[in-house]
Amino acid sequence: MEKASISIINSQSDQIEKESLNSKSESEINYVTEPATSVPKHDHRTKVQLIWENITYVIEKRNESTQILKGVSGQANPGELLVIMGNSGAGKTTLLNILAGRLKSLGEIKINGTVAINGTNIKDINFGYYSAYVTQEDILLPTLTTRESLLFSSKLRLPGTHEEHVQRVEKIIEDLKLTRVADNVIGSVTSKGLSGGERKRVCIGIELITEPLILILDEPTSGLDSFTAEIVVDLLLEQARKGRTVITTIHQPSSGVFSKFDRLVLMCEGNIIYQGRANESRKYFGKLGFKCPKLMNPADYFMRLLHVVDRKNISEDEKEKLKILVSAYSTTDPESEIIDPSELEHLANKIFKRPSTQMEQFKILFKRSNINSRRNPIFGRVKYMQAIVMAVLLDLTYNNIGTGYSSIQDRNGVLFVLTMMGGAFGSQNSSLSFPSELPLFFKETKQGLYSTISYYVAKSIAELPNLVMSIFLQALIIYWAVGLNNYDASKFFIFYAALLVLNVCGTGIGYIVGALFHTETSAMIAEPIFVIPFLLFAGQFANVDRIPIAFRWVQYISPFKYGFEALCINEYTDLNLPCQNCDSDDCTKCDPLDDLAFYDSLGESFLYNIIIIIVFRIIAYLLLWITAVRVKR
Ligand SMILES: Nc1ncnc2c1ncn2[C@@H]1O[C@H](COP(=O)(O)OP(=O)(O)OP(=O)(O)O)[C@@H](O)[C@H]1O
Repeated sequence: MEKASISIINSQSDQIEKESLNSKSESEINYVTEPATSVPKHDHRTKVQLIWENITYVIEKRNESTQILKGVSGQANPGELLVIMGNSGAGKTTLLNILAGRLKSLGEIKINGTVAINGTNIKDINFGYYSAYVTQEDILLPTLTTRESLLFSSKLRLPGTHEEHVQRVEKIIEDLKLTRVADNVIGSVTSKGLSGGERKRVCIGIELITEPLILILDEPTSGLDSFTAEIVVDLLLEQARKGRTVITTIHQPSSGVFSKFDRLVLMCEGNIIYQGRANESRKYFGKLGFKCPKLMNPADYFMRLLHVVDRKNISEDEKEKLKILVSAYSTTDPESEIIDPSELEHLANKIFKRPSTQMEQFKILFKRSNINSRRNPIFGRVKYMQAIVMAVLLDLTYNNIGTGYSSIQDRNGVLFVLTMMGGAFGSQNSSLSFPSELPLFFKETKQGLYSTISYYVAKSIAELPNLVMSIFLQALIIYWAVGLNNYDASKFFIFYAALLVLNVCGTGIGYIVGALFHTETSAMIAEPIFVIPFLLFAGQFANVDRIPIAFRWVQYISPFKYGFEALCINEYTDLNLPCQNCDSDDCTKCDPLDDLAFYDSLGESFLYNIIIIIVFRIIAYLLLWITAVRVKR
C-alpha cells in the first residue's frame, strides 16, 4: 500500500468524538504524560491506526538468505477486527510479532520497513504502553483463581488503591462473562480447572486491564471447538467496537466465525495477496478465477488455494497461481482510511514509568508466590508427604537406637541418610520451582512489570514457610522415635536447625538448576548431575585419595559435608558411647567425631553452610537476571 494513497477521512462521528475530546481539559485527555494516575488510563475515544509499510524479514545463514516477509504493507483500523490468515509458514506469526514490536533485527535476522501508529514510528515510543499482546499459549499461574489472576495483574500493571483494582477486575470479569468461574482455579493439564475458552478469556482479560488501544492476539482460537472459538471472536469484536484496534491471526475459522471478521489479510509465502473487507474476499477471488463453491466455508477454500506442498520445491502450477495472486494484489488499491496523525502526536517521546516501586512489586509478588506455594502440590502437599514418609521409614529402621556400641554405626547411618535427603529433596523440589513459572516471569518481565530482584526475593521468601514447617515435622518425628542424642531435648533445636540449613542449601542448588534449565523436564534430568558431585566429592562418603585431584576442592563448597558434620557434632558431643561391645561401666569411651575426622566446630559447620546458601542464591539470581536480560532483548 502506498502511503500517498492513504487519505484522511474524518467521518462525522469522528468529528463529534474529536469535538467532545477537545472540550475536555488537557489533563484528562493527555493520559500519556500522566501515567501514574488512577483508572481509566486510556481514553477509549482515542483511536489508533496501525500502519505497516514495506516490511521485510530476512534470515541470513551461512551465505544463504531466506526472505520470510517480502515487503508487505497494510493497515489495521480502530473499531475493527483485522484477521491475518494464510498457509502454514506464510509468515503470519512473524508479521504479527513485528507489528507488536516483539521482533527486532538481531544476528542473522534482518528486519526492514516501518510500523507506525497514527504517524508515529513504534520504535520512538513505548509501544507496549498502548498495545497488548496475547500469546498463543495461555501463560497463567495454574494455582490462582480467575479473580486472583486478574487482581494480581492489575496491581502489577497499574497504580491505585485496592478498591480501585477490585472494581476494575470485577468489571472485566463481567465484560468477559467470567462471573461463573471467577473463583475457580485456572488449573493445568494435570489439575482440572477452567476450560480452554475460559482460560483464553482470562488471558485476554489480563491484557485488557491496562485498557490498551491496540490488542494483538496470536491464534486465540487454537485448540478451541468452533462454538468456543466463536465466543472468543465475539469478545474480540466487542473490544473492537469499543474503539480498539484488534489484530489477530486465526487458523481454521468455521464459516460462522469467518463471517464475523471485519477485515482480512491473506498471506501466502511471505506476500499479502488480499487485504480488505472479509465479506468481499470471496468476490475478489472469484473475479480472479478462483471461485469458492457456494456451500464451502471461504476460510477452508482460501487455505486450500494458498496451500504449498513443498516450500523448497514449489511446483510450476503453484508458482503460476502465486504469480497471479501476487500481481493481482499489487494492482488492487486496498481500502484506505486513516486517522488524523495529529491526534496522537503526544505519543512521541513518551517515557514509560513502572507502575509500582520495588517494595510494592515485592509485596504483590510475595502475596502471589505465597498463594502459589500453598496451593502448588510440589511446594505444599508433596513436600509434607516426602518429609513425613521418609521420617516414618527412618523410624521403622532406626527406632529406639539405644546407646550401645552398634548404635554408632546406626547413628552415622541415620544422620547420613538425613543429610542426603535434606540436600537432595530440597534441590529436587526447588529445581522445578522456576521452570513452572518461567513463561509467566518472562512475559511479565518483558512487559517491564517488575524487576528480577523483586520477583526472586519474593519467591524465595514465600517458599520458605512450607520448608520450615515440613522439616520441623520430619525432625520432630525422627528425633524422638529414633532416640537421637539419647532423647536430649536441648539438642533437638540444633538438630532441626542443621537439617533446615541443609535443606535451604539444597533449594539453592535447585534454584541454580531451575534458572539454567528452563523446562521442568530438563531441570528434572539435570538436577542429579548438579547434586551428586557435591555428595560424592564431599570427602566423607569416599576416601579423599579416591577422589580425582581435580574435584577435591568440591568438598569445601559441599553443603552435604558441613550438614553431616553439624548433625554429627550435635549428636556425638557429650554422648558417651562404648567403643566395643561391653556391658560394664568402665568400657573404653569412643570418640566417633575423631573417627570421622571432623575438625570444624559446630558453629563453623553452620557458618559454612550459611555462606553456601548466600553464594548459591546469588548465583541463581545472576543466572535468572541474565536470562531475563536476554528475554527482554
Ligand atoms: N528465526 C527463524 N529462523 C528460521 N526460520 C524462521 C525463523 N522465524 C520464522 N522462520 C520461518 O519463517 C516461516 C514463517 O514462519 P511463521 O511462524 O511466521 O509462519 P506462520 O504463517 O505463522 O505459520 P503457522 O501457521 O504454521 O504457524 C516458517 O517457514 C518459519 O520456519
